[in-house]
Amino acid sequence: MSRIQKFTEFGRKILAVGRNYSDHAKELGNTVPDTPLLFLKPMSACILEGEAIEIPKGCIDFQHEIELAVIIGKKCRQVPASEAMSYVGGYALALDMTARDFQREASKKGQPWALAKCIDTSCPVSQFIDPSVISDPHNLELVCKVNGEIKQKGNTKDMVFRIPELLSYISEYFTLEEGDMVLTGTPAGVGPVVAGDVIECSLSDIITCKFNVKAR
Ligand SMILES: O=C([O-])CC(=O)C(=O)O
Ligand SMILES: [Mg+2]
Repeated sequence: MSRIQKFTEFGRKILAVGRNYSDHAKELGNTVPDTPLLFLKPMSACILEGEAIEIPKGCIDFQHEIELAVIIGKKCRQVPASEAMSYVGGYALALDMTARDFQREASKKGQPWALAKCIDTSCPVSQFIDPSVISDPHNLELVCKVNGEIKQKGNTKDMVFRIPELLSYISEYFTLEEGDMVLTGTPAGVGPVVAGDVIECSLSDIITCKFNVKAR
């Protein structure tokens, strides 16, 4: 196995983009931002298949957000959009698990989203996807099912800010390093899960992954 395939073992950070699909921004009553809305998730939030998603203590609205993750292949800083794709080392399918009640409360108080977005098990990821199997990262179908029922069905063509723009914008402020991840936002259909649920995700016919949800 090559080093990059084990990105969760050595990558240092996850940059996540919020409200990057207008249908999702709208479903939560938010506007689409003029510039990418960024937040960080720690790599310690990542789990791989076989590990369970844990509902955090006190959370009563823990929601799935399926997202395409871009894995950085080599270190870059302040890259122009025209060169950004050469720093992509691969992809993964990810879930940006979100304690929506904590997020609402934090937003109301003008506080950060740490407890809503960055907690343990809040970033389940699939196996590494080699970039050679993705001819166009902006035409991939994202499907998220809960207990076999389709909840989210979107396409990466609907991203507001596309991968080159995102990498250029992010790398203006953050050095991106091999193994770091960029979560590119979620399409509409987010919703709550409870203990015992099974979340299944797929990216076109390229990859699937499955996670069980359990109580703390
Ligand atoms: O919590 C949110 O709605 C922001 C976010 O992560 C997304 O749009 O993917
Ligand atoms: Mg998200």
